[in-house]
Amino acid sequence: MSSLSDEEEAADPLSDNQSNASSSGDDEPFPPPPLSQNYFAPPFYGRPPTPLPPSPSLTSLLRPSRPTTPDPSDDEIEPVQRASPKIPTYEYYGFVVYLFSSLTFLIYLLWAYLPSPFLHALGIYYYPNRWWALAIPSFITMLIVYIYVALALYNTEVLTLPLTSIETIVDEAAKIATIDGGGRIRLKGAGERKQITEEMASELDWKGIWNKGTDAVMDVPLAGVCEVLYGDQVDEDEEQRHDEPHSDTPDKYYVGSITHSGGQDGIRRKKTRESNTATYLPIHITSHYRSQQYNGRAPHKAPGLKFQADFITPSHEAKLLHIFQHELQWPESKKDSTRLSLHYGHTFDYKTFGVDPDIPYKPFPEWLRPLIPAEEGRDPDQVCLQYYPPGAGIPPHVDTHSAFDQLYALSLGSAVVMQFRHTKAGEGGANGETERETVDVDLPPRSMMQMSGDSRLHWEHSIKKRKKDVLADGTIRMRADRWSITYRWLRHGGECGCGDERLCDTAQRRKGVEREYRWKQQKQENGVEPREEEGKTGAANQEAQVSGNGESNDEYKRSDILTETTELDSLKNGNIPLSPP
Ligand SMILES: O=C(O)CCC(=O)C(=O)O
Ligand SMILES: [Fe+2]
Repeated sequence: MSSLSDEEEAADPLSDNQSNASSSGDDEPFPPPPLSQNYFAPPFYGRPPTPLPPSPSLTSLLRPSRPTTPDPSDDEIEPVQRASPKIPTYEYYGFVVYLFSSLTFLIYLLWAYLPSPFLHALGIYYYPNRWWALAIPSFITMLIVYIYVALALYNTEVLTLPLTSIETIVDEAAKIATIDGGGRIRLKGAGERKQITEEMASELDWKGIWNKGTDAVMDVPLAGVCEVLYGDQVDEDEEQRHDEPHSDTPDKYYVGSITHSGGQDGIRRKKTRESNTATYLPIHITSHYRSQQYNGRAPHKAPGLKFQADFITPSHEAKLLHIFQHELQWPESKKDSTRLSLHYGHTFDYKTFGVDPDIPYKPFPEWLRPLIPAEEGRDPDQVCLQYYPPGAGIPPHVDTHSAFDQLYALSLGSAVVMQFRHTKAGEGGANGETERETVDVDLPPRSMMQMSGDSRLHWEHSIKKRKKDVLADGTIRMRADRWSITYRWLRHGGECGCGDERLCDTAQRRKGVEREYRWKQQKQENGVEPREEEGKTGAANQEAQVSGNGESNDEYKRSDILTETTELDSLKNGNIPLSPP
């Protein structure tokens, strides 16, 4: 039998060296093994084939020197050498370990569970105290638990860099996941990247984006990690986030990617003090916290803001809270976190920008009289009592310039941080951005605040819709129920001369920007059709509009309108008990 020629071999791709080798030599006494045996045989890569051992069978065990086949014709065939395949030594070891561990486990079970008479019957009198049979596994289990905890702590405390670490700062060369204008994660420099505006940022689902995961060679920015890990606060801020201003004060630095508006990924990062408060801060919020507390340095940056702590005593406050909680009839609220308000005195008509003649003057209740600030020398024209459950806020606004002159606010119940912001349109920023300055003012209970001068006319004030405040030292303070009493004095002549075209309704009217026109402008800017009732009622809504900041805050408008409308109705019906304390 000759070996396959080159052509035959080429024509028969399934043949291999094994078949060739086994069929080599013309004097081969027996035919080559059938092809089917070679089809799936492994190639030998040029090495001489080792004959495979025959399959063992019972009969072959009885005839140790014979091959395995029971066919008698096999007797003619030369006995095939019994193969002695090398069994790796570790298999022996494995088997020994298996036997040993099974035996140990069996001994353990006997030791742990077999009653001592049985052990004695077996002649075993000396064995370790069986207390150890439980103690040792318990120790091991707890050790494993402690190892897990220790690893987690090591991960957090040692391996995780503090946000203030220099190593968390990234530059343009960093491999950081960036996102485009549509919120898609992109490799830096890949394709057109549209800059993300603040408005767009407020629309994007940041948590979703950073949860998606990134390319293996890229990092999620540190601030993105914070978003995912500590993003709960964001949800509470969702409705308010686009109202948050930013500031470029040089005594602060950025955490996460260093970016400005339109930076690497177009998101302005929140700047924080050098403290771990940053951990709690969501990335897309564009302001920093700078709570001004009364034991702090400068009292207030907003000029004209005056403040008197402990305007009333705690026992007086307690009586007032009892009245607010049990005697006043508040409007129905749709959500648990809706601000509610009750008006006394004149009611302002936002259509005519004057006192609403349809709503009769509501005399001040007795409990209110001692709370009226004496500085103005006469009673306020309007007093507004407001209730803020935790999570409620008030959007950034200036109280209407033409209608009101002096403003005071008394805080009761929970402390809250009120934010004041000042916008210098078109002046600041390297790219001619609008520059904003913000000041957080902590309002403790029983304190009276007066907004006069610039803080009254040129600074907007707001309370963020959330359940906790971050203080200057990084403390997170939970909010509780808060009440405020706002006192307003009507402005003589109904004209304001401040000339602030951004915030002053008189200046805007003089410029020809009528209310209706501002609605249209807002619609164009936001793509939102103003609701029918928005033009009719809603104090805070109108205030927000008069502030003319062009930012839509539909969530606020809707709840404010509902609140105010209900409240006006209830006032008209005269169903508010005005009993003295
Ligand atoms: O709740 C406060 O302290 C202030 C409320 C306010 O700004 C307003 O009613 O215009
Ligand atoms: Fe206000």
